[in-house]
Amino acid sequence: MAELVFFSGTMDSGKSTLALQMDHNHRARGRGGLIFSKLDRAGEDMLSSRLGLATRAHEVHDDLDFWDTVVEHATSGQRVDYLICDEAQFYSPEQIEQLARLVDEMGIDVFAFGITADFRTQLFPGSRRLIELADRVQVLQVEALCWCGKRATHNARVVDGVMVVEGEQVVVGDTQAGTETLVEYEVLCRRHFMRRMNSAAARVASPSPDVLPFDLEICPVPPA
Ligand SMILES: Nc1ncnc2c1ncn2[C@@H]1O[C@H](COP(=O)(O)OP(=O)(O)O)[C@@H](O)[C@H]1O
Ligand SMILES: Cc1cn([C@H]2C[C@H](O)[C@@H](COP(=O)(O)O)O2)c(=O)[nH]c1=O
Repeated sequence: MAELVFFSGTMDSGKSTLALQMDHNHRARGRGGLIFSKLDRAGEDMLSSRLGLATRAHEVHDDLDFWDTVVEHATSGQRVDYLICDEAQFYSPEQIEQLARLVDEMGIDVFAFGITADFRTQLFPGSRRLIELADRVQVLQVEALCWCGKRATHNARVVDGVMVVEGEQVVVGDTQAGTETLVEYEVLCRRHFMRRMNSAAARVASPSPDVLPFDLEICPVPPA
């Protein structure tokens, strides 16, 4: 039975790596697939992982219709057994519905990968629809970690070192600070997310590296 599976996790939890591995494993067994992504850090028409692997992908523009795209490939003789859909949080709810229809009416497996919530803890519309429609939501096994060592559950946006909770929902960026990067992201546990305490704020509150990680019960919260 074909399935719509949503592999979700925070940023940096290995989703794109898993997407590439799944494509490799299915292809190695003779299945044919199509790879999609949207706004990948490596640029248009790419699916890339921080481990260094990357592949060409179909860019999911706002007007892309998954049903029409698959029908086009299939009628030109290409075998389509499965779809790999990375950065699925950025897809529209209508596009997620097209993916569900491909599973139900064409028997195509759809493996979608993405973060669920934005830097304000609000669900992306695409992720919300995936959670509503997926046969399974699978949380990634590799846990990204907060600076305190706890499992990271939230994606924080950091601008010039300061965690922010207002702004546009979509701003492409990385968890690695780049020299020219204005916006970066940091994964945090819920407690530190709620206290708006990213690693830079924690360092200011307790400048000696010897005392990190520390217990926040005895640590003052820096002013917002
Ligand atoms: N130099 C490295 N050595 C080993 N693993 C790494 C290295 N750099 C990144 N990773 C792994 O890659 C993961 C991020 O992979 P990626 O697929 O890009 O994540 P996501 O798509 O979820 O943002 C990290 O959580 C880490 O496990
Ligand atoms: C939290 C959050 C993230 N984004 C962007 C930043 C990255 O480009 C992607 C996530 O990619 P990853 O492969 O999971 O690291 O999403 C955003 O636009 N808005 C946000 O709130």
